[in-house]
Amino acid sequence: MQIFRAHWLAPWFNHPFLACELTDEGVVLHLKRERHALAWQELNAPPKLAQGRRLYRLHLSCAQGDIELGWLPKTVAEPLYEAVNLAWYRFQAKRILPLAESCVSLLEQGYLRQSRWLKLKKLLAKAQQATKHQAVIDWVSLTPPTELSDREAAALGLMATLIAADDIWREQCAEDYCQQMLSDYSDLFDSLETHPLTDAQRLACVADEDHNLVLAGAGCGKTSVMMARAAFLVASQQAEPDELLLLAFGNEAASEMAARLAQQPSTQAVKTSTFHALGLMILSKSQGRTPALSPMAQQDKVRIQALARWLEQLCDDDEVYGQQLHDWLRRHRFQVLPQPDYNRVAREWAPIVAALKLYGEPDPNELTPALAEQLNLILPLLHRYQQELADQGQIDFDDMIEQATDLVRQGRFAVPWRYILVDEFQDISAPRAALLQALRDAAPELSLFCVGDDWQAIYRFSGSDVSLTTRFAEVFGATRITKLDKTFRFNNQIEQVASRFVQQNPEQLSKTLNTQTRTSSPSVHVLPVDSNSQMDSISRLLGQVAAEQPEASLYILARFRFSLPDESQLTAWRRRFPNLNIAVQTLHGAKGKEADHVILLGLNRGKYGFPPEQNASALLDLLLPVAETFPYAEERRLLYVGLTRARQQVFLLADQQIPSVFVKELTGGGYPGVSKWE
Ligand SMILES: Nc1ncnc2c1ncn2[C@@H]1O[C@H](COP(=O)(O)OP(=O)(O)OP(=O)(O)O)[C@@H](O)[C@H]1O
Repeated sequence: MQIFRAHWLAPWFNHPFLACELTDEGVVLHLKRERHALAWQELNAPPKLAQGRRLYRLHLSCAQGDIELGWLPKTVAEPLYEAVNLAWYRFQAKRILPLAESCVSLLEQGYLRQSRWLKLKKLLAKAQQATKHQAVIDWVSLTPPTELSDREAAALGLMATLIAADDIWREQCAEDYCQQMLSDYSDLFDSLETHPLTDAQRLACVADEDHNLVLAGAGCGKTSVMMARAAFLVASQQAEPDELLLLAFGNEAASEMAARLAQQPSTQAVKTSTFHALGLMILSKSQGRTPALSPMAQQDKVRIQALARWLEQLCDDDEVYGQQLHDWLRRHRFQVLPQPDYNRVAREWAPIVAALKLYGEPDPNELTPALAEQLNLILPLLHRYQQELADQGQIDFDDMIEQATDLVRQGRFAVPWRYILVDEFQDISAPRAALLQALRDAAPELSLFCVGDDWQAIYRFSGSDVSLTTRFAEVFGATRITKLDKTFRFNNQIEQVASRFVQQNPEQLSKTLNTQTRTSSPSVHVLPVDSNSQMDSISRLLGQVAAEQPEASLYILARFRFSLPDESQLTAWRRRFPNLNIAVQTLHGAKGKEADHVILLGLNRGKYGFPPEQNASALLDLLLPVAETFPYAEERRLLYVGLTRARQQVFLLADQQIPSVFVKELTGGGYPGVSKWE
C-alpha cells in the first residue's frame, strides 16, 4: 500500500496530519496519535488541491465537514491528488453502474413516455438520497478523469445528464425517437397502403406516449393510420401481433378493420373487437363461463316490443297509471287514439330507460312538472326491465361493460395487450372509457391510441360523451396529440362549407383542413323541391349525374330511415341508371363511408325535419352527461358528417315552403361555396 507523507517538519509545527494511505474502502489518515479511516462513500466530492507558498493542501469534502491534509510537498501532493481523485471516481462509477443500467434499459424501451420518465426520476431520486454513510453528490459538475474505463465514464456521464434533464430534454428524446423511427421505417410507410402516408400520418403512427390522441377531420385517413400503426408496431418489434387490440364500436367497422389487417401478412394475427365483444371476452375468461346476454340487448326490436308490452300491462293493471299515461300523451304527443300507440311510445322512451339505468335519476330540482310526470311514467318500465333481466339470469351490454371493468380492476383478468387502438373515439361513453382506464391500470406498459374527430360526434343520445375527446388529457393523463390536417376525400369547396358550418358551435375544437383536391366551382348545392315531387327531383338529379359521370357512386342519405326511398323505388333507379352505384343510408349509418356524390333528403322544418324540431328528448337531455348549450349541436355535427361523405358534390333537398334552419343558414349569404341548383 503506498503511503503519502506530509513534510517532515509538520509535527514540529504541531500539524496533526502526518501521512495517508489509500485502500479499496477509502482513505486512512495517519494523525499524531491515531489513525482515522474515511470511507469513499463519506466523501461527497472529488478531492481539491490547493497550493500554498511552498507546500500544498488536499481538501476532502465529507458529509461531516471538510478535512484538510496540509504540509504536502509538491512531489507528494500531486500523485496523492490523482490517486484519491481516480479512486473516488472509480468508486462512484461502480456504485451507480447498476442504476445507470436500469436507466439505460428504460431509455431503450423506445419513446420516452411520461410513465417511463417518472420511473427514471424515481430511480434517480433514490440514488440522490443521502444516507447515514453516504453523502449527496453534485453529479452535474463532476469532471471525471480520463483514466476511467469507457463504461465508468459513460455511467457517470449518463448520471450527470439525467439529473440535469428537464421536460424539454424529455421532449427532445421523444422527438429523436420519432425521427429515428420515421427514417428507419420510411419504406414501410411508403408501401403499406395504395398511397404513401403523409408526414402527419407517419408521425401519428410512431408517436408512442402513454396515451395518444389522433385528431382529424373527415377523410384525413384515420383508418389508414390505424392500419399503419399496427403494422409499424409489429415491424419495429415493439409488439407481437397478439399484443395488439384494435377496438371499434360497431360490428361492421370491426370487420372492415379485420379485413384490412388481413391484407398484410404481418398484421393478420392482430385481433380486432367491438367493445361489446371485448366485455364478453373479459367476462367469459375471468369467470370461466359465457354470460347470458339478454335478447333485449341484442335486438332493438325485442327490447321495444318488451317495453311496449309492459306499458300495456301497466295500463291494464293500474288504472291510475293508464289514465296518467293517456293524459300525458294527449298533452305532449297529441295522441288522440282510443288507446296509446304503445310501440311508438316504447321506441321513444327506450333510450330514456337506458340512460336512467346508466346515469340514475336526475336531480328533482331540474325537472319541470311535465318532465317529472314523464319520469314517473318511465321509472316503472326501468324496474320491469331490470326485473326481467334478473328473472332470466341475463345481463345487457351496459351490465357487461360495467362487470368487465370491475373484473379488470380486481385483477381477475390478465391483460394480454401492450397496445390498444380505438377507432371513432369521439363516440365513446363514460363506462367504456372507464373500461379502457381499468385495462391500462392493470397493465402498466399498456399504451392507448385513440383516433377520433370531435366534429363527427353524433351518438350523444346513446350516452357518448364528446368531452372525453375534447378533454382527453385531463381524463386519461399524459397525452400526445397528433393532428391530421389534410383531407383526401372532398374538395376545398365542400371543406369550406362543412368546416365553417360545424365550427359555428364554439365548443367544437378548432381545426384547419387542407384538401388534396381543389376546384373553383361550388360543390354544395341546395335543391328546392315540392313535398309531393321529391322522388321526381331525385330521378332528374340522377339523370344529370349519369349524363356527366356514368359510373359515379351516389349516397342518398336522410335524417330518418322512413324518409329514405323504399326498395322498389331504388330498384327502379338502378334499372334506369345501371352504371350508377346508388346506395341509401341514414346519416348515422353513413358514418365512415364515402361516395362521389351525396344527395341529402328532407332538410325541412318540422317534427321530423332536419334538424327535427320536436323536443322528444328533453328528459333524455337532462340524464345524459355534459349538457350542450349550442342549439342543435349534435344535429349540426350530423349534417357535417353528411356533407363530408361526398368526394365531389353534395345536393341538399329542401321543401321550398318549409326549408330548415340549416338550409336558411347555408343559403343566407355566409357560405360562398353553396349554390342553388336549378
Ligand atoms: N396519404 C394518403 N394519400 C392519399 N389518399 C389517402 C391517404 N390517406 C388516406 N387516403 C384516402 O382518403 C380517404 C379517406 O380515408 P379514411 O376513410 O381512412 O378517412 P377517415 O379519416 O377515416 O374519414 P371519416 O372520418 O370521414 O370516416 C380514403 O379513400 C383513403 O384511401
